Amino acid sequence: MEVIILSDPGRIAGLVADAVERRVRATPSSVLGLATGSSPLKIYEELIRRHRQSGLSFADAHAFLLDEYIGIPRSHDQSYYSVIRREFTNHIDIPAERVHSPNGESDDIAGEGARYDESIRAAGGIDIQLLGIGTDGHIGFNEPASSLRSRTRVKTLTEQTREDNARFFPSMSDVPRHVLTQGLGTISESRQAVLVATGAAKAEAVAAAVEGPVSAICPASVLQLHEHAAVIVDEAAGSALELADYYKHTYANRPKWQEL
Ligand SMILES: N[C@@H]1[C@@H](O)[C@H](O)[C@@H](COP(=O)(O)O)O[C@@H]1O
Repeated sequence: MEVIILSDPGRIAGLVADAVERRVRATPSSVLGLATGSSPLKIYEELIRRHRQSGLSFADAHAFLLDEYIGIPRSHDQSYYSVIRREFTNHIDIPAERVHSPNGESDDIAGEGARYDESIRAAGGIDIQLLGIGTDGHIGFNEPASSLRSRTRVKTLTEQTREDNARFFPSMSDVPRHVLTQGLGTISESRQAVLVATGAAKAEAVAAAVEGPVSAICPASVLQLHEHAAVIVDEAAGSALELADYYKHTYANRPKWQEL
């Protein structure tokens, strides 16, 4: 796992956008794993800018979202289906039908997870998975105690996550209780995983994920077993990392040829 601490969120976005751009230019039909939440927003802004200004095309790419609420329609402005289109994919040239998300409105919610995993497999698997992290260490919506090999399935949100996400809804009682999320096993199959976090509220979760034991109690810690994972944080989100000086030293001295 590569741990990178950068002072400027703009540089975090630039570094991750470089990795996405390299993949898409090398293999136009790349499969992107997208996350919602505030953490990746600057990355999306940067990719939209590159699409507009330097011809970066997603015309042959595929995209799969990590997760979705159950209990609000796709047309709701806070469904992740709507959010990812509004924040990112409507502003690039990826065909709308190739932007996939778990269907929280499915008549067969229990079967939706397996169908979603199959559609990821059919597209060739996720090449680069972008991730944020919840204050309780969740990735996607895999809350603490999620099985480390779980597949896409229904989860019940913790009250902490509902409170964290209440800012997007009129009141706490409007925040859905159930979600569909890619499992930790599903996420682990991505060829590359990049987790970004900013702000002091994420510091404990980041430290547990990177330096704590691999444990279902901190779902993001499963990335310690990933074959190609990077965790990129700002100073505040990295402030509880014991080996912060080492990560900075490593990054400052990394070989010129080394890319994310
Ligand atoms: N399901 C999403 C996660 O994918 C995201 O990582 C997390 C953190 O969000 P933010 O980046 O806004 O802090 O929020 C939600 O729970």
